[in-house]
Amino acid sequence: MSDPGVAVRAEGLGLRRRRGWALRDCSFELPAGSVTALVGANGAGKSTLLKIAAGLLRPSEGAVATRGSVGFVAQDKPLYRGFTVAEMLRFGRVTNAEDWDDTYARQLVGEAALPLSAKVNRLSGGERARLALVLALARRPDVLLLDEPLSEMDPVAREDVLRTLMVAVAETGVTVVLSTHVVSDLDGVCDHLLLLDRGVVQLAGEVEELLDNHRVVLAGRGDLGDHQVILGRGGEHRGTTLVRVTGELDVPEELVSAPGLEELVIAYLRANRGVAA
Ligand SMILES: Nc1ncnc2c1ncn2[C@@H]1O[C@H](COP(=O)(O)OP(=O)(O)OP(=O)(O)O)[C@@H](O)[C@H]1O
Repeated sequence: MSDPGVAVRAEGLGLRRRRGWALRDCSFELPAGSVTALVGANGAGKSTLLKIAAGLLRPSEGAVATRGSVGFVAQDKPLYRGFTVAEMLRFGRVTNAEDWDDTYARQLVGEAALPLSAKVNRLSGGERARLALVLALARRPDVLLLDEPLSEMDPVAREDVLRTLMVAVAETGVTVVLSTHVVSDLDGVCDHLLLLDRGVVQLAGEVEELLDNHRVVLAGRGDLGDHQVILGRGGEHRGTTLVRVTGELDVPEELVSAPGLEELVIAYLRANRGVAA
């Protein structure tokens, strides 16, 4: 990749499955050191995209380029279940001799309160997820791809893991892409958003810019001019409408507010389902 500021670039990326396209015409750029929330309904193509970026699946068309080394934690967190935590660390060190940061690995295991002598198959789902993340982080990758890393964790563990990731981003400039269904967790954590709908990129960019380009308008869809209505909810008089604005919005100020990240994502996901509840 020629631009040093770009860590991941996809161009026309597509993967055809037997039943159709799992990913289609997918193009985006993620800057180095960014944290991207990859969101979309079940089956939208999130895992497919991450696996292609990790080099585990070959695209049918297009390409994705990543800058530097890539770490990937799959949704099913493959670990050797008969190993202890300590043995997994040793395995990580031996198989990643050059990149392995053992001090960091032990620090992260300590922070996660994972007992070194515990067998992997005796750990809870959330603990296994944390161990998988430790092993990925300790390799000090330049790009870290995480497929639903938080899904099995309790709220405190989720917060701790996100803090660990933020520290890693600040200290090493690692670029993180993580898929999730719980967008509220990522508010204030992710600075980029990638929203997939049935294999297609529907929304991509900087979170701040995307929030800036959208408005929630109270009380119906009266006169929204040429602005793009994403989703209207709750009827003409007491409802709200999410619009993508392309300039000045000709609606009284008191009827307009800025959406939050979760509100924005949920509106798009609902609109994709054709549900205006
Ligand atoms: N091994 C496979 N063989 C055939 N089709 C597959 C395979 N894996 C995924 N698909 C299909 O590809 C599409 C995208 O799946 P993918 O797992 O990437 O979605 P996802 O967004 O990660 O979903 P989820 O949120 O449920 O994890 C789906 O239609 C799915 O049925």
